[in-house]
Amino acid sequence: MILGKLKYGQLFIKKAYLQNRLFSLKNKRLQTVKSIEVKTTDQPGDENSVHVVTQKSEELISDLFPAPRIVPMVLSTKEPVVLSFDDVPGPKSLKYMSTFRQYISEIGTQTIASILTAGLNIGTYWQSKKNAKSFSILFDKYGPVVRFVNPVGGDVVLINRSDHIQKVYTMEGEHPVRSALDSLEKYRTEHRNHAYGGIYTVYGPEWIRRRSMVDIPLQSAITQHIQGICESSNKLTQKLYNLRNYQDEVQKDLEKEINKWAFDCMGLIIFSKKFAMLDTELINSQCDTSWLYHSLEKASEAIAKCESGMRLWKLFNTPAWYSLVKNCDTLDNLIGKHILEVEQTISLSYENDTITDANRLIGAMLLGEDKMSIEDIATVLMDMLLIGVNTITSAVSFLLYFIAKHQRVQRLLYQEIENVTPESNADNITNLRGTTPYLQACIKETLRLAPPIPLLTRVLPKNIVLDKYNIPRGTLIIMAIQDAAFKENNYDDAAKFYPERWLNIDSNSHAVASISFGYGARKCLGQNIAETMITLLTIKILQKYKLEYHYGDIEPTRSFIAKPSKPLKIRFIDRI
Ligand code: HEM
Repeated sequence: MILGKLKYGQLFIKKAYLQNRLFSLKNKRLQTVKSIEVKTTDQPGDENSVHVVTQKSEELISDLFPAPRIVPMVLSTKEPVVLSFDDVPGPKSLKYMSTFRQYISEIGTQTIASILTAGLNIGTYWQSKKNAKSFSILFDKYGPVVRFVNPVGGDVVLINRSDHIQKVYTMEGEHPVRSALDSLEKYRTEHRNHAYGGIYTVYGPEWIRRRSMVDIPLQSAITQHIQGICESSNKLTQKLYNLRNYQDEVQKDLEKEINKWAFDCMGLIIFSKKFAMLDTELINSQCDTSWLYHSLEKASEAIAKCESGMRLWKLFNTPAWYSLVKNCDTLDNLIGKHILEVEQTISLSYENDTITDANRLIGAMLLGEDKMSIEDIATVLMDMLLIGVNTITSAVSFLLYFIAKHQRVQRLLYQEIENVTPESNADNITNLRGTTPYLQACIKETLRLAPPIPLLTRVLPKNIVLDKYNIPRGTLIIMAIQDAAFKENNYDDAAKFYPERWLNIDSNSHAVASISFGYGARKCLGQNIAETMITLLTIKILQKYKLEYHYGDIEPTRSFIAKPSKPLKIRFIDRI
């Protein structure tokens, strides 16, 4: 009878056990033993060795193994150990709270959801004013995979290792799902009665339809408007000259001026319109452009407030919620007005047989095979404005800060761009980026250390094993890319601003390491636009000024879109 496959070490124990048992039985019931053979065919290192015991007496065996028992399965060292989801470490207090799960429906799901989930789980660590480093406390305490128990819904798992992030992205499926901006979603579905959100928030086949409709026209819009972006960049460069104080610092509103420049450029790309918000005299005016700019600014602030800390707006109308509704309404209406104008221009040009490319992006959505309604187009464009203007402002702010702080980098960068004339590269913007590799590396390094969107998310479409823990499908994974940037496991000299790390490395490892625009099917649609705009502005500013920074370190805030934690008191010193 074959008892089982045993390893060499265990075989000795088994043999010894049998011999011992036989010896004691000799004294007791030896008369019943007719014979027993112990055959072994095993050799050290022979994994397939079989230990055979031949019995001549049924009676003896029943005494040797008095009660039926389960022989534990012996795992080969090659078989991976997978720990259960319950073993994933995380804040204990939240685990205890999950025992109240069963009572929650009776108390009021909304109340508990907001207070426990947002207030305690996320809010404690995710206050918008705190800087990004506060998040790393969790990883320092619990390791690279941290679980937040959500007493009323799906749990949230936080990760910060590059290989884990890559694993999540490679199994994201055909229709990846990210955690939407709840407040904007609520505004659209409940307040505006829209069936779908913009590209950032929509899911499933509708997401593919919208994304494929705008992808190509969006990429060509940047080439179409390169001269206009150069003009806006010149305008900002000149304006900095006038805004400086006696120390050559733009003390107060540098970030705001960058924001206006980003808004003007996005106006060109999205609406083919010269918004000219950088012209100071327009700031307090009542024109549509000014309204659009201010409602975008206020809507961004309101969304950031609603998305962080206690989500009380889910229970009642908070001031942040009122502000979100008011400003998004204005945005929606003004964007709708622009779309109507484009529609009229297009139909007029059809009538007169003078078809122009008045606005290729909006035109593609209005005239494409699968036409979109004006309301749907407005949501798509609103997402682009909200994400595009704010992320680019954040990226430029940190790039200027890092360049001002690292004079060695600035010297090398200046050598590279000193004689570059972006206008002459207007028709071939890829060429301009190709001839400025060090600048591109500086942009990547800035986005690594201060990613404008510091947390990427995916809802798992199937089970996954991370760090030996089994994470079930449906779990929301938060990929803390800002935190990942500071881990030595992910990058050498991780905390150092070192653009050289991006030079001469192969493009495959590049793609995953440089994750600030996301990865995979739902990767950022505006990467090309953002990198081109940032390239043009940086060339213009550095050709005119030497930058310096003489104050304390600036860190990114932890909000939906990161901002500098302090005013950007950068010195813009004339190059003579
Ligand atoms: C430095 C600037 C920017 C950064 C760092 C950035 C970053 C990102 C990130 C991280 C995502 C999510 C990717 C993911 O989940 O895997 C994203 C998505 C998106 N971004 Fe950007 N972005 C920037 C500029 C822009 C601009 C200028 C536009 C508009 C033209 C834009 C439009 C979008 C859209 C529409 C999505 C959603 C894509 C989808 O879900 O299919 N972004 N961006």
